[in-house]
This record gives sequence, C-alpha cells and structure tokens, in this order.
Amino acid sequence: MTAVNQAYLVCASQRSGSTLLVASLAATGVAGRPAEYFEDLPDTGLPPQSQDWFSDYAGPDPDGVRALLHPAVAGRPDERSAQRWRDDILDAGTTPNGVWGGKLMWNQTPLLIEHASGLDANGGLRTAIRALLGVEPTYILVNRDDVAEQAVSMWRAVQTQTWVDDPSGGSPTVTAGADRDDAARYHAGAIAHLAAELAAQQQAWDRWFRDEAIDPIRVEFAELVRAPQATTASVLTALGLDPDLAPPPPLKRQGDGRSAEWVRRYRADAEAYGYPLTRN
Ligand SMILES: Nc1ncnc2c1ncn2[C@@H]1O[C@H](COP(=O)(O)OS(=O)(=O)O)[C@@H](OP(=O)(O)O)[C@H]1O
Ligand SMILES: OC[C@H]1O[C@H](O[C@H]2O[C@H](CO)[C@@H](O)[C@H](O)[C@H]2O)[C@H](O)[C@@H](O)[C@@H]1O
Repeated sequence: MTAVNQAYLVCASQRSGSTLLVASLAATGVAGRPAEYFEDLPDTGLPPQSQDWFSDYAGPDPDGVRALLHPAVAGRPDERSAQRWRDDILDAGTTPNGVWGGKLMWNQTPLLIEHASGLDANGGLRTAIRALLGVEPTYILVNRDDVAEQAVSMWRAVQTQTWVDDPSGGSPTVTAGADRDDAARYHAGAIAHLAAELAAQQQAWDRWFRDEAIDPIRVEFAELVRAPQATTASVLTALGLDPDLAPPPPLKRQGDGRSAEWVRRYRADAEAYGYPLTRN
C-alpha cells in the first residue's frame, strides 16, 4: 500500500471551480494527484448520470426536462473489496513525495462512508476519511457564491456531458461536440432544481465544518478565476509546499455569452416564480 505522509481534501459542490484548483495543484507534481475518487456509484461503477441529478425532480415539465438530459450509458457494479478500494485511491492520488490529494463533493459523502464501513470505520464522515487516509488531511473548501451561475453551468454540463475544457486534452471528460451544445436548451425549472441541490450541498459543508470545529482553507470561485495562479500559490503555501510551482491556469473557462444569457433569464424567472437565487 502507498505510504501517505500528508493529505488534503478539496471539498466542494459541482461547478464551483473545483477542477481548476485541483488541476493546478496536480500540475505542480508535488501536491498529490487530486481527482474525484468518490464519485462512482457502486451499482454502475460510474459517476452519476445526467438523469440521476433529476431523479427527485418535482418542478414543472418533467418530461421536457428528461428529454433534454444526456442519454445514460451502461456500467458494471464495482465489486472491489474495501481494502482494494482504499489501495487504489491511495496509489492513484499520491505523488512520490508522499502527498495525497483528492476532491470530495458533498453528494459523494454517503458513498465514502459506505465504502469505509468495510474498513471497520463505523462512524461519520470524519471517521471514514481518517480510516481511508491514515492521516488527518488538510481541508480546503471551494465555494461559488453565485448559485445562479453555478446552476446554469451545471444545467449545460448535464445536457452536453462536457464538464471541462482542457486545452491539453489530458482530461477524460473533455468535449462532447458542438452538436450537443446546439441541442441544449434553457429550462428554468431544471436550473432551479440544480440551484437548490448545489445550495444544499454548500450549506451541508458549512454545517459539517462548524460541527467538526474545522476551519478549512477557503477558496471562492470569483477570486480563483480572477487570480488562479496566485490562489493556487496561497493554497500551496498553506499546505507547506512551494508556492512558486503554481502554474498558469491549465483549464479554460467554459461559460460564454450563452451561459450569461441563461443566467439573466433565470434571475428574472427566479424573481417571478420564487426559484432559488442565493446559497443561503
Ligand atoms: N480558467 C478558468 N477561468 C474561469 N473559469 C474556469 C476556468 N477553469 C474552469 N472554470 C469554470 O469552473 C466551472 C466548473 O467547476 P468545477 O470544476 O467545480 O465543475 S465539476 O463539477 O467538477 O465538473 C465552470 O464554470 P462556468 O464557466 O460557469 O461553466 C468552468 O468554466
Ligand atoms: O455527474 C457526473 C459527474 O460530473 C462531474 O464530474 C466529471 O467532471 C469532473 C471534472 O472534469 C471530473 O473530475 C469527474 O471525474 C467527471 O466525472 C462532477 O464534478 C462530478 O461530481 C459528477 O459526479
């Protein structure tokens, strides 16, 4: 099993800027290989499909929403033992200097706790994380104050299945093609549903850090995208790593004029119909 000397966990919700931060940290070569190690569902061995985000959709026009979602793909159950699961994650996430990094979205916390129960860690999230890593990690909390922008970003991603724009082509979840984006449509009910989901995740992280008396390193989306290299440098410093290794941003912004137009429309619809607009 890979020896971990130091660990950190980037805690976030979808479309908060988390990949920009972890890709920047990964590019240093000394800050672990932080990926979303906890996203795969046990019954498919795959991340949640677009439909999964809408399984409890209670807004208007459910058939219209379903028709816009990216089609599901088949998977296979993850039959690894808990020990194998842990070894795979430690191997994949650790750089040769013994630093492990990972990214955890709040919706993935039940999966992490469930896997860790096989390691005889029968408690809450903190117990599960300690059982997995064997050391107490540093926590980094990524937040996006503008939940309308965040939800629009996710509504476009669940339609197109394009989660990242990585000019290096190194990300497995790169582009789906312009045709998928042509087929994507604005839908106020769908965006409201995602805004509620993302706001709830952010609130859950706030509650958890308060309850655990942890003061995480905080990264706000607006500041991260304004100054990605400097923000990454300050996180490296907080981790005791060399801030001069912070790279220029390895990812490109995905949002464009179309996203901005959907955000404007959503804000107006949210005012009119009482849809969520803030994270609180
Ligand atoms: N370099 C750079 N500059 C500006 N913005 C950037 C950059 N890299 C990533 N991003 C934006 O981050 C948003 C994606 O967030 P996440 O990485 O947390 O999403 S994911 O759920 O993990 O896929 C998503 O936000 P939107 O632009 O609003 O769609 C990305 O475009
Ligand atoms: O709903 C499926 C998943 O969508 C996002 O993850 C995908 O993009 C991430 C950023 O490139 C990548 O780290 C991940 O492996 C991809 O599956 C979202 O960040 C996930 O939380 C979500 O499960």
